[in-house]
Amino acid sequence: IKDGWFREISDMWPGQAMILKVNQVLHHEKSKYQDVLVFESSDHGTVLVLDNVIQCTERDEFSYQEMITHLAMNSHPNPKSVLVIGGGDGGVLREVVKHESVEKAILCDIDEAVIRVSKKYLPGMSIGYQHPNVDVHIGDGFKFLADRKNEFDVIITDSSDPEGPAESLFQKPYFELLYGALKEGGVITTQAENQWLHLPLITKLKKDCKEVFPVAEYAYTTIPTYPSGQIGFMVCCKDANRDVKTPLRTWSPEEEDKLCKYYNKEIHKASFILPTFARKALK
Ligand SMILES: NCCCCCc1nc2ccccc2[nH]1
Repeated sequence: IKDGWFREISDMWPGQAMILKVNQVLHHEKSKYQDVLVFESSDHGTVLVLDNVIQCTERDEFSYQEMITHLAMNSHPNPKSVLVIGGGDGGVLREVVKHESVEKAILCDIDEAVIRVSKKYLPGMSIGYQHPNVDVHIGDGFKFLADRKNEFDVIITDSSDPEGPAESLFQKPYFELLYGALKEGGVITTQAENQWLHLPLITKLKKDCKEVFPVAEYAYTTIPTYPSGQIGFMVCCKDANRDVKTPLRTWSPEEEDKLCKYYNKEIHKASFILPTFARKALK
């Protein structure tokens, strides 16, 4: 932070950087895995930064948390058992428990520091931890999945970027573990980066997913404080006949307006519509 501004400079998005005005640094530590920074911004609420990369801001986190969760949950007929890998801020859990069908939601994040600071500084997201059906496991998601077979209806991988602790969550072996941990008809979503910045990575990701899952599609959302203003998701299903691009279950318009600020049944479908340059690369 220099002259009161935070600059998100990274070799993952060369030559560009989001810059946010800092009112006050709330917390800064070196955890076992990464540099953890929390600051109060002038216009985006509280901001969580891991290894100098913005993970979430109070102003626009709902876009990412709602889409990565409901694209999966509403593509499953009756999700009862849900696993979240990463997502230490708790926002995805907050979204998962909006579905009454959920009997058990487990969160597995490698870094206890993220959970600790989210509980202290991000109450609007860490509220997800308060639900009685939620269990928290601190550890490597990769190892956690290795001995779980045929256990989950939905698995959401809310990871940070490929450079850092989440690197293994972008490789094919991880998708094979996800496949094995899912029950029949299970659905996954993963954080799958940005079509303007990471198209080669997404192309490889989709190719790997298609070798493991019969259905694998890329969708994206708009989110001002992620690099280039959007981020995508891989949405995969074990059931070859499932059309993940159309919600299987929908809330009524009134319920949708009450439950979500971004996700709705139209934007579920629209999020899979890609510009030509991306559609060609992801064919
Ligand atoms: N450069 C885009 C980063 C996307 C990060 C998504 C995300 N947000 C998170 C919050 C806490 C822990 C893991 C997280 N993963």
